[in-house]
Amino acid sequence: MSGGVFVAVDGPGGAGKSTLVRNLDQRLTAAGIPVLATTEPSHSPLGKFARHHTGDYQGMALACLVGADRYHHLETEVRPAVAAGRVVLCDRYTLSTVVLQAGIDDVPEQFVRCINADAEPPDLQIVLTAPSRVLRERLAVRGSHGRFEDDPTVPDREVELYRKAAAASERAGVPTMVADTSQGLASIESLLSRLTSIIGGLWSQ
Ligand SMILES: Nc1ncnc2c1ncn2[C@@H]1O[C@H](COP(=O)(O)OP(=O)(O)OP(=O)(O)O)[C@@H](O)[C@H]1O
Ligand SMILES: Cc1cn([C@H]2C[C@H](O)[C@@H](COP(=O)(O)O)O2)c(=O)[nH]c1=O
Repeated sequence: MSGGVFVAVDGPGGAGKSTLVRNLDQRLTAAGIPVLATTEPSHSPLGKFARHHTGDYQGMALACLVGADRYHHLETEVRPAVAAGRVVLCDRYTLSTVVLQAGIDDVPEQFVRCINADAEPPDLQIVLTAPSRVLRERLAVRGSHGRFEDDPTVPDREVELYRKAAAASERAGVPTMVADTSQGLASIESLLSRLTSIIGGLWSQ
């Protein structure tokens, strides 16, 4: 059996995380690699609650909600799938917490880091980005997924916060790849090919 791989996909709202995860799942599965495509907040009742109440719960309360869901998700889905040799593709992970809870909601970073201290880093962290104008246009077409995407000032701040958070976690030793998705859906073809090859290589090690 080949080794499991934990891949997190992060980035601002509308950067294309879900689109990338869906396409990567198809590519890797077609290559014969077993995949669990998942998301945070998770599909558990707690995860659904957190996802649908970002307007009602903010700051430390939301940080605790997404943190509790994360540990449940790791214990019940992510770690068992990695242990079974699957590639786990997770749409949002700890970088989203650093950016949204600490960066946007002003939760003290030490509190965020403490809550997430036992959430293991991914084997590969993919951070998607695009100019904030492009993000706003996409969200206007697709529709908002909650409080953070209702605020038109958030994309500018998110782009910068994800850039800094990605650089910091790379310095901390988390293998990180930043990719710009602003050139349209056709342009993610080359990204998909590169990622299929990189993740396939990690899986077969
Ligand atoms: N590379 C791309 N080029 C152009 N449009 C894209 C690209 N990727 C995604 N889109 C479109 O942008 C919108 C947002 O994409 P998607 O839902 O995948 O983003 P997301 O990062 O998962 O957003 P959220 O954080 O809000 O869940 C969708 O309408 C999607 O079709
Ligand atoms: C993982 C995580 C998520 N959130 C928030 C951000 C969004 O409002 C939803 C996720 O929905 P999307 O379709 O992926 O945009 O949950 C958060 O605040 N903190 C987190 O760590």
